[in-house]
Amino acid sequence: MAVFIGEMAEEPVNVNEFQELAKRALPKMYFDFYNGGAEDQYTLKENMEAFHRITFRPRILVDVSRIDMSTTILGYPTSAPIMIAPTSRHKLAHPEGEVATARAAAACNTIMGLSFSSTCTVEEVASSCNAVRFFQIYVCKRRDLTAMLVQRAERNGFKAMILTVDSPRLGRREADIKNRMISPQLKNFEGLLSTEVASMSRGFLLPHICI
Ligand SMILES: Cc1cc2nc3c(=O)[nH]c(=O)nc-3n(C[C@H](O)[C@H](O)[C@H](O)COP(=O)(O)O)c2cc1C
Repeated sequence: MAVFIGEMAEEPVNVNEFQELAKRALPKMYFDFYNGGAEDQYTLKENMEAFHRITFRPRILVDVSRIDMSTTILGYPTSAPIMIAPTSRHKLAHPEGEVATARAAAACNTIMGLSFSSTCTVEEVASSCNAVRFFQIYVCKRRDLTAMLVQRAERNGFKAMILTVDSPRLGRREADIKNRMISPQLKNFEGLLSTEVASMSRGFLLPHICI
């Protein structure tokens, strides 16, 4: 995949390089939104360190001429035990948003997890690709809204729900707070959120109305 930054095309050779490329390509407030954790970010750092502590035990003297990492998740086939986690607001990074992500999932034969706070609707994502799709929800105070969303996802061919239980309140994300205070782009950012809330279709509920 070629990533174009201004005049320059670069081929990342390591997935971590996407972070640096994103930093150069995105407005600061959007990069901070994707990149930042809550408060002093101890949990974020600890999560990253926890991954660094995981190592693979190499198997030796085995036939590696044909490697097959395919498996199933909840009975649905995937080319590797890796799927797209639900993450919010992809349109901050690309005008096609989650539709483009879902197409990438289809191209890689993996499963697309669509966020409750998606910037594309379930219908847009469903009609744009044939990837197996799971939909992420919170349990809202208004149970009828949660039920409506589940039914809507089901109607659009989503095969499973990803229930997020660790966000009864939004974290205190200090970079976002600062960016809102100092950035002239703040208005657009807030505008995007309120559009989402108003449309009742593009990530229309925010976690603070959930339990
Ligand atoms: C920018 C960003 C947005 C996210 N948005 C959501 C979301 O809308 N819903 C959700 O359930 N999880 C969300 N997550 C959490 C991810 O789905 C995932 O659980 C988390 O990033 C841990 O996986 P990782 O270690 O691969 O990053 C988000 C994570 C990030 C970094």
